Amino acid sequence: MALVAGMRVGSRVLFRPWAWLPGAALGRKESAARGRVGARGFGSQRVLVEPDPAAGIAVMKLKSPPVNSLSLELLTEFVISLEKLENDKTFRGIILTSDCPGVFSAGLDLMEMCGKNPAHYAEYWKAVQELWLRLYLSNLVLIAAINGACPAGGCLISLTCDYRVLADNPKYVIGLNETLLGIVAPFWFKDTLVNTIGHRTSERALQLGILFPPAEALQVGMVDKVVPEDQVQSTALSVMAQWLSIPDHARQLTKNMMRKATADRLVKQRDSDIQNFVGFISRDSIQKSLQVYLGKLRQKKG
Ligand SMILES: CCCCCCCCCC/C=C\CC(=O)SCCNC(=O)CCNC(=O)[C@H](O)C(C)(C)COP(=O)(O)OP(=O)(O)OC[C@H]1O[C@@H](n2cnc3c(N)ncnc32)[C@H](O)[C@@H]1OP(=O)(O)O
Repeated sequence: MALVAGMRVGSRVLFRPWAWLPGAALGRKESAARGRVGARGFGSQRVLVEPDPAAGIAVMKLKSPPVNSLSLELLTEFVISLEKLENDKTFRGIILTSDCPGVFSAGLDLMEMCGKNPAHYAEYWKAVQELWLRLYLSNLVLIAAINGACPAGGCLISLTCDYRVLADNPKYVIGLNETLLGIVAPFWFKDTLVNTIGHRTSERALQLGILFPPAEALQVGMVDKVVPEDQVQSTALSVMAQWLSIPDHARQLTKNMMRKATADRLVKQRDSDIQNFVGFISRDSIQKSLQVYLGKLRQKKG
């Protein structure tokens, strides 16, 4: 059975990774009612969700060891969990964190981008786009509790959140380091960064592929707060309380006003963005660069 299914909304086709799941044929309301999260919690193999319905929040923990690299499976499960929480009116906010010690997320899974065929690259990129669009335009308050290293795609995920708390550990670097791998951050990665830290700082950070340690990340505005490691979760909770003190409708409309134009830029050119990615990643020179980078990562251990 195909993993990817498309749904046409207006002129765009949405990636619906869950479309093959039982119940996918149900209407949105019915499906949401059946899938109500409640207090018991739910999750999947790679995404653990700990709901606190009384507080209206859930803690979502990525748990795809060893480094939460964003495989197609993790992306798919992430979107499903997000949709469940979005569809359940009980929830107003999510704290996004990692269950893998020392790593928030190692970013896109290099194995998904190496030695595969164009159809696979296209499917993978569509899933990356879908996760970004859903996170970036989420109506929920998203707080990233960054309890580990946060390079590239991991950084992108944190940048879609409304607020970032980073644990104060020199190993927990954060940034879009794509150029160090010999690849190029796509325009929507760049836009997300520019919207967070401004144009000039982004220009330097992106060209040099800078991975900022906590104090510098705070200084450039890549994160909003740096706290001792054992206070990341409690800080995220108190920041969440502050954000939830704002009436949802006013906050959501404001968030949408701030972000929609950036998201629309990708929505309008999803297909060409996929083609660009497939063409770029399929180049021999790029494949070679990625293999060299993977080799270095593996050598680091030995
Ligand atoms: C013209 C323009 C057109 C546009 C074209 C678009 C082009 C593509 C854009 C792509 C965009 C985004 C890029 C990414 O997100 S790429 C991923 C970048 N990630 C990184 O650079 C991070 C790499 N990892 C690390 O630095 C470290 O692993 C860590 C996260 C700091 C953790 O360190 P650690 O010591 O705890 O763990 P380590 O021993 O290094 O790793 C354990 C095993 O995991 C493997 N691994 C690590 N990262 C990845 C990854 N991203 N994907 C897959 N596998 C990964 C590592 O190799 C180890 O494996 P093994 O145990 O040796 O087998």
